[in-house]
Amino acid sequence: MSELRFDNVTVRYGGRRRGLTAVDGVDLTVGDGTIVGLVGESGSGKSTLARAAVGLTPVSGGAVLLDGRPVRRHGPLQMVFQDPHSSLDPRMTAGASIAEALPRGTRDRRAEVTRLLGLVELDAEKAAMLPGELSGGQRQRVALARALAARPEVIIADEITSALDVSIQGTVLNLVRDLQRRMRLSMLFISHDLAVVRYVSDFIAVMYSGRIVESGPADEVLAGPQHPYTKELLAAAGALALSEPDSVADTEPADPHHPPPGCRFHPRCPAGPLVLADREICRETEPVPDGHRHRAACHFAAAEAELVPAHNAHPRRDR
Ligand SMILES: Nc1ncnc2c1ncn2[C@@H]1O[C@H](COP(=O)(O)OP(=O)(O)OP(=O)(O)O)[C@@H](O)[C@H]1O
Repeated sequence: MSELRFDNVTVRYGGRRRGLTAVDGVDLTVGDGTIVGLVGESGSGKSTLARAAVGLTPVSGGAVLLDGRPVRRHGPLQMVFQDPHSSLDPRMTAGASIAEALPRGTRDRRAEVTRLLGLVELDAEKAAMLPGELSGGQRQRVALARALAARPEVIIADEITSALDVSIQGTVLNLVRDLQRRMRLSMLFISHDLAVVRYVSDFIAVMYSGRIVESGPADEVLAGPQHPYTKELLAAAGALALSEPDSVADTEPADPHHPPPGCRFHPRCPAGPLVLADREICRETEPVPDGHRHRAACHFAAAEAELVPAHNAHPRRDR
């Protein structure tokens, strides 16, 4: 079973002077036939990390490794995007798009396309249709089938339900979960919405301002978030509602050109200016992730964990 590993990955855009660091020293492992959910608000660096994994964006530091080796463009690692237009040619039928991604030497390509359509719960007739003739949910299913055609072991799914109606999101998420289990895929599942991430993930990583600020087994992160940013995301996510983007609080995300000193989250930390007066360390020293399986980059992670309001401790949905 393949394993995708981000090893201290840094991605910078632009020159040294004017540039910004979109991803800053990220360590993350996706493997073991599990779903790792990566959550964080817009601009936190999630897409940059995904694009770096498949070689669409060069890494400036560290490495992305698939089974210990640099990632090749095609084959065992596949990516599905928010906008199926990025993966589907509008002039190609669904069937042709899927067939194009089949490994060379595949026999009976037509039957294989039908099988793949079946896997994503679309009937064989859809093969003859153009992306524009399909609904958003159907297009995203075709994009998934196309990714599966290459027989991947790891899939990166970047905001694949974000453009869909809330009513459709659930069915696509169920499909993702189902496919991942049946095919023993490992998946990096990216969304700005913790309600969506929580629905499918075995493991959750929370990204803020280019860094993973909290990570751990989904149950543990959801029931006992240790980073105040994770708590904000949880509060915004609501119960099981698959919500529209809820921007977190009303404060601005960290300016990626000038991240604040110390903890990048400190200007927004709900511990607030009063408490922060005693928390000089937050303004001066960047916290490093602490913990074994469940870790958080907060100087007060242990104290924060005690402050979990009871209503945040949702059990996950049974699978
Ligand atoms: N090609 C680029 N050139 C310069 N800056 C970029 C580029 N792509 C992204 N950025 C910047 O890098 C930071 C991280 O962006 P990224 O798209 O990775 O975040 P994200 O969490 O995926 O957000 P979104 O969901 O909005 O895409 C942002 O500040 C963004 O403006």
